[in-house]
Amino acid sequence: MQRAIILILDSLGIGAAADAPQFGDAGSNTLGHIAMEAAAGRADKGRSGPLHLPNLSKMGLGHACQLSSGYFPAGMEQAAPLAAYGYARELSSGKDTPSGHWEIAGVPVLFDWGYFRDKDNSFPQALLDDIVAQAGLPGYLGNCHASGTEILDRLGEEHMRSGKPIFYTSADSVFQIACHEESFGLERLYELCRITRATLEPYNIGRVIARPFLGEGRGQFVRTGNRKDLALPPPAATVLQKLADAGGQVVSIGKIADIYAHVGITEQHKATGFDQIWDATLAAMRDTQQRAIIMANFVDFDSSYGHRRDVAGYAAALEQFDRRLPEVMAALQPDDILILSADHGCDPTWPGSDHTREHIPVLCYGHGVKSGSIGERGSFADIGQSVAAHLGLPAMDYGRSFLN
Ligand SMILES: O=P(O)(O)O[C@H]1O[C@H](CO)[C@@H](O)[C@H]1O
Ligand SMILES: [Mn+2]
Ligand SMILES: [Mn+2]
Repeated sequence: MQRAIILILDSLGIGAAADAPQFGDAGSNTLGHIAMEAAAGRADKGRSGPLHLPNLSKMGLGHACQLSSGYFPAGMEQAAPLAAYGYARELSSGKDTPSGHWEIAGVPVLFDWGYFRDKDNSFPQALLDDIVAQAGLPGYLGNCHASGTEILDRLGEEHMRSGKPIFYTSADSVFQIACHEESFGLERLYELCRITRATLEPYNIGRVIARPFLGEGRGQFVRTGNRKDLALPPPAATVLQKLADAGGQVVSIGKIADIYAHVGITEQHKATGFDQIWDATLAAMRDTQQRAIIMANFVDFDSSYGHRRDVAGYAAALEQFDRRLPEVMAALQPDDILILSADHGCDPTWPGSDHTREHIPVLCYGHGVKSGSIGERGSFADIGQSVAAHLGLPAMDYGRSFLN
């Protein structure tokens, strides 16, 4: 009974990709720069000192970063890796979450997404008018590029007074809508997102994201765990879909189901925050006793720390992740493989608040997996191809397996 357990550390890039200059990201390195800041004593809030990741180090994370960027992350342990380790380049045109995840599952995004590139007045007037009319809104706020937390401080109170939703976007192919869960209503926000998703049909936008929040006023607003991503479906069958079609089990933990537009998912476990995601992953490993993919996304690395440019927060979150990793390793059965990876970078030392175009780590551990370097992988799809091979599925169209 083969199983693949895939843990995505959302945004943990390990060095700028060759095409990073086209994205304004030459020199970015999410892990490398966090380690550098920590080793220099500049990430001491809520934690202190060099980045302490003994378990991820044993998986080869530091070595993978060195292969990718040419330098070993400062201050990290130099343990001999027990896993197969390397890094992968992205074929997909974008540095966004769905592109990264779909490519990991064997389906790179080779077309260009639509983007709202203007920093202000970002959305076309006809589109805005259409959404306002269909949803019966008193208007809208925002209509710009923004960091999702800063815009709440700027417009949250006006939103509560006026009942106008906050529309914003980023360098990603997204239309994001922030509304207060109580004054506007959560279900009303979801309905507005469904209307927006349908209205965006001609624009080829990857995701509409509901960004509900709570709080009384400026400085007190907090986003809740009720975020919902309405993604387009992947353009071809992913390895998840292939396994589901073959009668296997595909278990989504956290955001995974939304990212794949619920296509190829046979079971979904909602989980918010690191501990819930770990608990749900371990429960799924206990309960799933057939050919399966169990896939979890640890979104907080990205949404709570990467986009917020919070180096110490990101470092603390990595250390927290590292502390629970042995639980999953201990729960592995002889035919299981464990894959640790990421979907893009989000270097918290980088200007702005967007993702960074980086290589991702590819770490694969299991009783039957040979440890050592698997070098540079030409596509994130090497993960999907390897998972297909491990599960005895027909070969995917993209990617080269790193399992022999
Ligand atoms: O700043 P927040 O709202 O976290 O938004 C970020 O999250 C979105 C989805 O990953 C990105 O497009 C970026 O805008
Ligand atoms: Mn992501
Ligand atoms: Mn993000």
